[in-house]
Amino acid sequence: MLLDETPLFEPSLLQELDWSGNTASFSPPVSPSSPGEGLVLRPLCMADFNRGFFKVLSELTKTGDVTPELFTKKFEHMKTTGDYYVLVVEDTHLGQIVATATLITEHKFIHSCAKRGRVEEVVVSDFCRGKQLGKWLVSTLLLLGKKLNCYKITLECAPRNVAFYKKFGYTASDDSYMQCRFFD
Ligand SMILES: CC(=O)SCCNC(=O)CCNC(=O)[C@H](O)C(C)(C)COP(=O)(O)OP(=O)(O)OC[C@H]1O[C@@H](n2cnc3c(N)ncnc32)[C@H](O)[C@@H]1OP(=O)(O)O
Repeated sequence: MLLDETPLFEPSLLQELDWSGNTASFSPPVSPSSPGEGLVLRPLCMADFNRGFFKVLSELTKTGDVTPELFTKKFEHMKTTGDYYVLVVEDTHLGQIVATATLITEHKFIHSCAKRGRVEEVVVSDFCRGKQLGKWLVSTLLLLGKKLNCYKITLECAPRNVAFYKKFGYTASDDSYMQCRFFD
């Protein structure tokens, strides 16, 4: 099975982000032009299946047993819809994915047929935490959501992560988060 370097979405979208709109501060400094030795932030590509993408995801939740065939099918579906922006940080020295975060755009009739953004699956490999990578990913998704004309971006997180997301201007709402769970 060919797991190639085709990106999930157009990489130029990331290069064109307006970082003057970024509100989070980075210490030590992290920026797209100076992300840290050997680190690259880019769209997910199929070959990341063999670079430990699922290992990183498994630090967040159960990933299940995903074969290359299943992954490819899902990747192609996501690419076709054009609404999935899965970012990865690759440590090019290790040839491994060390962090990931996703923005999904949801289409609405309300708000003049607007789009809403959802941030999902933000996770940094245990050994890379505390190096500003989480902040870099979440800031990038916020700017990307703005660029894609989302009228708002939402996320759900555990209480222990609320302080992390407040750094970017996310506020907790009084709305109840409800779900019907069909399986884990
Ligand atoms: C929508 C969702 O996906 S929610 C799921 C979130 N993911 C998880 O819970 C998976 C396990 N956790 C992780 O992967 C990471 O700890 C993350 C993604 C929460 C943070 O990533 P990191 O790369 O470690 O954080 P980073 O180094 O960018 O830290 C940024 C700042 O937030 C702070 N911070 C990090 N984690 C937390 C937290 N859980 N709560 C409060 N502050 C935090 C850091 O101290 C740092 O502070 P600074 O602004 O003074 O520098």
